[in-house]
Order: sequence, then structure tokens, then C-alpha cells
Amino acid sequence: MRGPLLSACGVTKRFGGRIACRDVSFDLWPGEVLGIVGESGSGKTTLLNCLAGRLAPDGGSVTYETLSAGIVDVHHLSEARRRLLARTEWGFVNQDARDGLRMGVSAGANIGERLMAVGARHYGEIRREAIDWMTRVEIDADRLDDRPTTYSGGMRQRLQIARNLVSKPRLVFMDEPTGGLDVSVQARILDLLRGLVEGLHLSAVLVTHDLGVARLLTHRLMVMQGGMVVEQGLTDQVLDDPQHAYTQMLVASILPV
Ligand SMILES: Nc1ncnc2c1ncn2[C@@H]1O[C@H](COP(=O)(O)OP(=O)(O)OP(=O)(O)O)[C@@H](O)[C@H]1O
Repeated sequence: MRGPLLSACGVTKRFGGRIACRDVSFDLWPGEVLGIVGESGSGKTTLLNCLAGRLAPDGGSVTYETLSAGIVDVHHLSEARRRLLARTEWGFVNQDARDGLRMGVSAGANIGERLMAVGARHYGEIRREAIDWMTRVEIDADRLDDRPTTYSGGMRQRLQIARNLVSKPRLVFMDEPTGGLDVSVQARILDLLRGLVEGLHLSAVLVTHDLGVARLLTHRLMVMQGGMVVEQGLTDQVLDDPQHAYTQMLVASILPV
């Protein structure tokens, strides 16, 4: 049997005297979608950034099983190797699409750039693939040469998703991918993400404060409070039968009274 794709062991991050996340450990298995939930300030984004190598933890380690070089310690890689890993084997979907897109180049270039990072060189094929992905994320192909600055918020988010998934990453990090969008746009993007996650058998770590999003997209959940994981388990189990008082409060707060 294959081992975990990503493992966190005792990950701890402080900002000055404040501990943003403390002693977080888990394994992410191939094909698994792990949700990290908790209220604002509970340390979700800090943990995600530590996992994705964007923020160095003060304690603990993050290991990842690469395609070609076996298991690596994400924070002991050189900056160049970590960037290469992020471009070739990982995706990162930001809450604000402007942080995940190159706003000054066309949509097609945003998608094509990722294909070139994994070795694509043939212009015609790159363009064809970009058009295919525009269609998959429900953006009219005739917007391919437009810059994302001319797109709506929902379109930008769909483009960011296409840019991240076109290169068939083995692991995708997502930080509130539907946050900041209005409700009808959120629903369509969730639908789209659910189809892609299932269709591509993606492994993913998803941060959200929205338990509905977690229910729809994740297999397993970690609940964070004050930087610590207070409960983890299968998503349906955690949401239907929460054991920790904090999770019970979170779940109760979204039920109609
Ligand atoms: N760059 C930083 N400098 C100082 N403190 C920080 C920094 N980033 C995060 N923190 C603190 O770490 C704690 C956890 O923040 P984090 O953003 O990880 O929480 P979160 O659960 O993702 O919140 P939200 O859902 O509001 O994004 C908070 O107390 C926050 O103020």
C-alpha cells in the first residue's frame, strides 16, 4: 500500500507571542480531500500556508511524497525546488483570485503558463488545452485573449481554478475558494469544484469557515479552535455527531432555529 501523500507532524507557528497554530499532525492520503474548519482567527490559513511551504513553521515538519524524488521535507527544500514543486505537482487556489492569477496577461496565457511549467511546448496544443479548460470551467472560449482584469469575480475564480488544475496537480491547496463571492456564484463554483475534485480524483486540503462547503467537498475534517485541532474525523461523522463542545457549537450555529 502507498503511504500518505502529505504528512504534518507537530506543526506550530507563532507570530510574536501569539501561537497561530499549535502541534498539528495529520496524514493526507492520495485521493483524499481534507477540510480545515474553524471560526475566524483559529489558525486555518496559517496552517495551510505552512503545509504549502509558503510560511516556515517554528516547530514540527511537513513531508510530501514527490512523484520522482520520494519523500521530501517541504521546509528543508531549497527555495528553487519548493517553487518547482509548487508549479509542477501542486496547485493553490486563493480566496482572492487576483492573488492567484497574473492579471496583466490574457486568460489563455494564465492557463498556458502552467502547462509550459510541466513541459508543454507546442503552441497549438497549449491553446487547444486552454480552450478546453475555459469550457470546463464555463467561461466562453472567445474570452481566451482577454485579461482577467476584464472578468467578473466569479469568472476570475473559475479561471484561477482552471490555471491550477490544467497541469493535473497531485495536490491542491484551497483557501476559502468561494469566499467573497455572492451566493449564486458560490453555488456554481462549488458545483464545478465538486465535479472536478471527483472527476480528477484530486487530493486536496481545503480551508473554509463554511460547514456547507466542507460537507459538499471534503471526505475528512479537522476542526480548529485557537490554533489547535480539537476534533477530526470523517466529515459526515463530525458534522452529524460532533463530539467536542466547540464543534457542537459550530454545527448548531448553522442549523435553522
Ligand atoms: N502575518 C501575521 N502576523 C501576525 N499575526 C498573524 C499573521 N497571520 C496571522 N496572524 C494571527 O494568527 C492567528 C490565526 O490567523 P489565521 O489567519 O491563520 O486564522 P484563520 O482561521 O485563517 O482566520 P480567517 O478565517 O479570518 O482567515 C490570528 O490571531 C491572526 O491574528
